[in-house]
Amino acid sequence: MQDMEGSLTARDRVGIQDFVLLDAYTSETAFMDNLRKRFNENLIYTYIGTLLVSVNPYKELGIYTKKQMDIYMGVNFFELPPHIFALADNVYRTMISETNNHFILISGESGAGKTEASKTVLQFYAVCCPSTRLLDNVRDRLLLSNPVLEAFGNAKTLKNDNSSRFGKYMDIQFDHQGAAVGGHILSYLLEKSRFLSTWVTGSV
Ligand SMILES: Nc1ncnc2c1ncn2[C@@H]1O[C@H](COP(=O)(O)OP(=O)(O)OP(=O)(O)O)[C@@H](O)[C@H]1O
Repeated sequence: MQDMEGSLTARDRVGIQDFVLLDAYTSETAFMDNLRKRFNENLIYTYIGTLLVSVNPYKELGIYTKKQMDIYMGVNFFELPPHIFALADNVYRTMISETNNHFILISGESGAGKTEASKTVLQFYAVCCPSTRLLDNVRDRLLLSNPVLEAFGNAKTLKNDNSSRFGKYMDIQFDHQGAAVGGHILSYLLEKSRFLSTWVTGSV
C-alpha cells in the first residue's frame, strides 16, 4: 500500500512520460501541466507515441554523456525514459533491419534547441557506429563542419544568442554494416539580410 502511494506520488510529481497515456489526452491544459511537471524535475523529454517532445532547459543536465549513450544503445524504444538517444538509436536500428532510408525531422520555434538536438544525434552516431581510421575521418568531417557553418551562418537574435540564420539538411550515408561512410550538409534559406545587419549592429 505504501509502495502504491509512493509511486502515485512520484507519478503526480514527475508526470507521465508518454502523452498518449494522459487521461485527458485532448486537453491542452493537461498537456502543458504534464510538460511543466516534468520540466520542473529536469525531465526535458516526453513522448507522444514515437514522437519526441523536448523542452530547452538552457542548462547542462549531464544527460548526453558516453555512459548515457551506452545505456540507450540497442535498447527497445519504450524500455527506458524518453531521450533523444532512444530516438536516434531506434531510427538507426530500423534503418539497418529494413535496409531503407529514414529521417529525423526536428522542428520548433527559434531557441527551442533544434541545432543542439541535431548535434546530439550526430554525436550519438559518431560514438555508436562502427569505427575504422577511414570512417573516423568521415565522422570528424561531419562533426567539425558544424562550427564552420555556425561561424558563417549564425547570429545573435533576441530569442537566441546563437541562432541559425539558415535551414540545414543533413544526410548521413551508412553501409550495410551500419558504418557511416559519407554524408552531406546542405544549407538553404540563408537570411543574408539579417546576417549582414548582424555584422553592422552586432545583433538582430
Ligand atoms: N538540450 C539542451 N541542453 C542544454 N542547453 C540547450 C539544449 N538545447 C539547446 N540549449 C541551449 O539553447 C541554445 C539555443 O539552442 P539552439 O541554437 O539549438 O536553438 P534552435 O532551435 O536551433 O534556434 P534557431 O532556430 O534560432 O537556430 C543553445 O545555444 C544552448 O545554449
